[in-house]
Amino acid sequence: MSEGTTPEDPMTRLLHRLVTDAARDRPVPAFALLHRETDAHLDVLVGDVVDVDRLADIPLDGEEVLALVPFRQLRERGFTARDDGAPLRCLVVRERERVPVDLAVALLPATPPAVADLAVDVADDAYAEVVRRVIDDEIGRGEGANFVIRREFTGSTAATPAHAVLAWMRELLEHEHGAYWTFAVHTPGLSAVGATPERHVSSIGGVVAMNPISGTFRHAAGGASADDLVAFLGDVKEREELVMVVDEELKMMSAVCPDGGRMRGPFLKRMSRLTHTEYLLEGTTGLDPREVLRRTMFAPTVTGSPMGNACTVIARHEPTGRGYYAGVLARFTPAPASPSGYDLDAPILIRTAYLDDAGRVRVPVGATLVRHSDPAGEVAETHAKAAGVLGAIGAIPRSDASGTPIGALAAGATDDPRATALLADRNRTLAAFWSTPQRARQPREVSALVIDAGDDFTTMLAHQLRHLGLDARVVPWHEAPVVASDELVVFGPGPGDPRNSTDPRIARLRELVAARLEQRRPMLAVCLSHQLLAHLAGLPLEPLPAPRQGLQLHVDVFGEPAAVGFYNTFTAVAPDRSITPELGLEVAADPSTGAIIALRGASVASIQGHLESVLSPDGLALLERLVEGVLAPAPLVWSGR
Ligand SMILES: C=C(O[C@@H]1C=C(C(=O)O)C=C[C@H]1O)C(=O)O
Ligand SMILES: NC(=O)CC[C@H](N)C(=O)O
Repeated sequence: MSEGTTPEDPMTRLLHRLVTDAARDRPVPAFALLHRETDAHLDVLVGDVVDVDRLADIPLDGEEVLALVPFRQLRERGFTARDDGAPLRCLVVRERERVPVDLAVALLPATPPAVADLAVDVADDAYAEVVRRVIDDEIGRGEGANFVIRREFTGSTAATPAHAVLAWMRELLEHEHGAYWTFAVHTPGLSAVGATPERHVSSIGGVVAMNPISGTFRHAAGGASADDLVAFLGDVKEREELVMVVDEELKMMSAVCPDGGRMRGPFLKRMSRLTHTEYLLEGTTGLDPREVLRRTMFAPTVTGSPMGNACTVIARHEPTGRGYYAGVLARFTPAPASPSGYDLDAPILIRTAYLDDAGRVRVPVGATLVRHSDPAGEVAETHAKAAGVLGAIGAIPRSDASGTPIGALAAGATDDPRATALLADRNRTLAAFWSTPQRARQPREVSALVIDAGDDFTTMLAHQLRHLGLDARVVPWHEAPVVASDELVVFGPGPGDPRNSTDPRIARLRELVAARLEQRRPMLAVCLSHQLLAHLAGLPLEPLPAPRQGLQLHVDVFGEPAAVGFYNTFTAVAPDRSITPELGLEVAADPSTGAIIALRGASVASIQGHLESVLSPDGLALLERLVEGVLAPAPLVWSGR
């Protein structure tokens, strides 16, 4: 125990009591210790535990609340998750204390209980096999662009949970860097300690922020140099991975912020054994913070994209429920000026060890799998990500025989001019729309119905349509009317094989597209819907030689060159055609492969790429052109040329 404090010290009374009671095996109340990046203090919270069913039930009655939100909670959004029974647990705070970090470190138990019997549920070679399967059977079949599959390190300890998490918290405070939150939580039967790099979402005074982090640079055991960092920053896979999760989180921002989201970055997030790349997204909302959380469950960086289908893919490839992994810790603090009188700060539950009353320890971890993932590389990445917390709980060594910390990044590497130039260069090819304020233009009294086919890119499309002055709303495919009165119907993208008409979603979407064509009223079809339109127009559909999931291409759209983001595995093809066999639509195709980029006719347009994506710098202008084309009273674009 520290020399500088006494039990009577008013500044540390609460923490002192927790530490002493835990050490003497006396009953310890439910508590949380939270340290936020850049804060010189740490918060000690003690309170009552209440388990609730739904996010909306989190009791915001004037007290501060810290909620542990399990992964299965995303069933509230209608998505798939194994029901492992992990409760949505709230700590309603009754007592609190702010302790300077150095004082807290001095007070916390100095000898961490070691974890024994380190094992892993999915062995390295089995995980490598999962990586291959996800690339072939999921990305290769159009199920999505990226997926995070978890494995779990396990171990055991003889220490009581309260004492263990206090001691491990000290280790993390002393030895892990760059964490967004370092925390310990202790409740009956469920304790956790971790150092998570990533904010899922915060809503402070109505300003919503998300922090997509993806791209992982593993520092070599003997240390990493600036050259190594530069090589990592030049890696295409790592770069694409980050952009994909930015797209997915912009979908969420567009769903909760009427002004969309603006991105800042990219930045580097340097931790003890690895460095990540990240962006920050910001927008404003009037929503209750519980609703902000509900609409953003959960980050694509720990699930995949499109997010809803990623949850189905996770359930297919993970043997057990996720517990709290990829869920969040959600801290609701009273704030009279904020929506519903509360602010929210919610870091993602990763890089965390869970401990139960039987002394079982679990450290779940995952990696983002994309089309050119290397199985061995992803296995190594899971080890590197788990290493920070495994080192803190004494399950693996933190330093080598000479006492040198394992895997340190050379001082100054992150300021290397080559590294900063590579980072700055990344935005050059991205859409400026998403990094500037997105004020709406003059309203035009044109209503647009956007049909969601299982990919929330529709929220970004709707946001861009509103920006263009249209009155846009999004409905899910199963609620969309066959005859819509709206001036414009936009059929959205979605996962799956467009040829699979036994899938009720795909069959229904095809029906809706056909019905709108029949009415000869303005429509725009995007990606999956574009493929269905192309098929109705008599063109064959086939898998691309290699999936183009999360890729920018320079294409020619009816004579205008454009850089556009693509997220497709399949394509319609039109060898040597300029007009479709049915419907007589004009074709824009890749001249070398015949892969269709876009189609248009009177009141109809479609596009294989995602104009709304951050990967589409020319997206908004092209969207405007296509929309003007289909809304034009006389066939402006297609006059039988
Ligand atoms: C999935 C995890 O981490 C996430 C995945 C990352 C990646 O794949 O590069 C980086 C940071 C986190 O968003 C984990 O730690 O378990
Ligand atoms: N984003 C999409 O709509 C993708 C369409 C289809 N699932 C494909 O992979 O080709």
